[in-house]
Amino acid sequence: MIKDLSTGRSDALSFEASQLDSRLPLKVVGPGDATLDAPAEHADSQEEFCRVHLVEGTGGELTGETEQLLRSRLRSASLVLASGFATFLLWHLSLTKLATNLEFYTLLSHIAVTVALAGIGLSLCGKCTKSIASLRWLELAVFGLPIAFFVLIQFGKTVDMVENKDVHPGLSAVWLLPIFVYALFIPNAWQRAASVIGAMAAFPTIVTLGIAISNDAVGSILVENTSILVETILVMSTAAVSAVWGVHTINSLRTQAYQARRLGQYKLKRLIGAGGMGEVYLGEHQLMKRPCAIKVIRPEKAGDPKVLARFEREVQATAKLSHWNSIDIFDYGRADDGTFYYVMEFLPGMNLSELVRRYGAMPPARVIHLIRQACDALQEAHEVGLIHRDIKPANIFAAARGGLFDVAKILDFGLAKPMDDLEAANLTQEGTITGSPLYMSPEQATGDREPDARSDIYSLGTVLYYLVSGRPPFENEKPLKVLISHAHDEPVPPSVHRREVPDDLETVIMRCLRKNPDDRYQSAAELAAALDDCESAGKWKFADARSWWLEHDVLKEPADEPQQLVG
Ligand SMILES: Nc1ncnc2c1ncn2[C@@H]1O[C@H](COP(=O)(O)OP(=O)(O)OP(=O)(O)O)[C@@H](O)[C@H]1O
Repeated sequence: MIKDLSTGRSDALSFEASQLDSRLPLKVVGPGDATLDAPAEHADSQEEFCRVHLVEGTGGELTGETEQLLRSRLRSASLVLASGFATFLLWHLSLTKLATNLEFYTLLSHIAVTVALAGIGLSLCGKCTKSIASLRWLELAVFGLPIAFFVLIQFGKTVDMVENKDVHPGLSAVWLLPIFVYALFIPNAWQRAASVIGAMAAFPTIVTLGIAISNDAVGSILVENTSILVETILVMSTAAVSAVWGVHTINSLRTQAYQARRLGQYKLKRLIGAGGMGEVYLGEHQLMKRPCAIKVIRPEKAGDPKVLARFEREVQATAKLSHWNSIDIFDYGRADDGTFYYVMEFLPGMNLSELVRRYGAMPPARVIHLIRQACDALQEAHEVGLIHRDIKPANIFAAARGGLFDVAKILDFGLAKPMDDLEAANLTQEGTITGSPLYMSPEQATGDREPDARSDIYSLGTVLYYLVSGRPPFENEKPLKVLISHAHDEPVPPSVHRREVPDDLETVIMRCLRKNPDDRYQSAAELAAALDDCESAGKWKFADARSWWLEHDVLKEPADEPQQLVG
């Protein structure tokens, strides 16, 4: 029994109807299945990317990416400090009279530090790679040189003070500069930052005390003005604590972003698309550097056991198949935060729904070329006891594989069930429908009998119809009406929509679309043989496919540029 629940009159069955008029695949959901959204044209924005929380528990170590980050940050820090020093140098030049040796040496040191910082910054160019040890030495130089210079300045000021019988000049604000530049620019664990920043913060006090101990005049001035020392200690401690807190905050954010781009051994590069159940990312195995597609269950759905059950079924069903025209599954896993994912071969190319939407109906020879391959993959699935139950244009991919183009790959065995499970399956309860109405067999639509391999043959017939004519056999704004048409109406022959459809191919399609499964081809192999007998068979060769793809220049190749960590 089917109820029209698109009007909200029952919760047993609901439809995603928003895209029906545009001939996109529709989805039906029921209590035994996941809620299937209409395929979203997902923005491949980083925002969307980072929305997914994937936790592996790595991060923070000095990996190649952290080396890259440290290098670029060190470069920025040294250039920022060099610019600051250069500006002060100009000011220094306009003020200094070079009356004393100390002033002369101070000026020379100022020039030397400025040049050294600029040199280090420029040497850390974008493409060069450096060992972590050498980067840490450069880090010491970038922050050590300014500090050494400030010690010199403080020494000069103290000498001035003694000569002029003045009070101690107090804390110079320049000491704060390396502390905050370090905190903002250098990626670090907070503990390491605390020791480096702590040392930097202690310097003014240590230097002042050192001079006071070695020089009685300074010592006695300090004894009379202890508030100067207390003030220095307070200001520098406050600055150090704030800077370390900042490092900790920045580090946590960076780690989160880092983890959001990793899943087990895989690096997530970009979002390819999203379906009802999950998102598919282009990824790469960290060690093998092999591109792959990673399907991740949507975090908001991860808690629903039915969705997980379907996800797991999809992996297990697909992993049983070894045919060249079925998608290869490499891995299946669960991250620490409960995110489920499976890893499959990455397919450069386009699914058939996208192909027709973009380029219109296909020439019959190409249709036969693609669906003939899909038949082979389905035959294997049927032989191991699996029926797909969601054959539709979006689930057949025209891929570039092994140097060939238009290699058909069947995806998304999410609804596949072993044939002998069907009786018991929750999915076959009254009022429950799974699949996409536009491509659904009459027996799936009505639930009158259990779908078998011939149900996939019907759906493959609807895909053939869509490919040759650019539209599915039945269209209506109401999914329920589409289902009723599948159950009861005779489809209009595709040649009515597109005259170029040859008679023999049309006959094959119309036989796939018979209401009674006994009247259809009885197996995918039988359908393949019927397609082979069509006059257009064999006329679209891999060479034609190659020319088509090269001419249209739309192959989605994996981006091989390394993704940086945040910042
Ligand atoms: N192995 C793959 N390589 C390249 N693209 C892929 C791969 N697998 C899926 N895609 C693409 O990723 C997008 C999302 O795929 P997904 O299977 O989640 O969606 P769907 O089939 O539209 O949804 P549903 O799971 O609800 O049927 C689609 O555009 C699909 O063509």
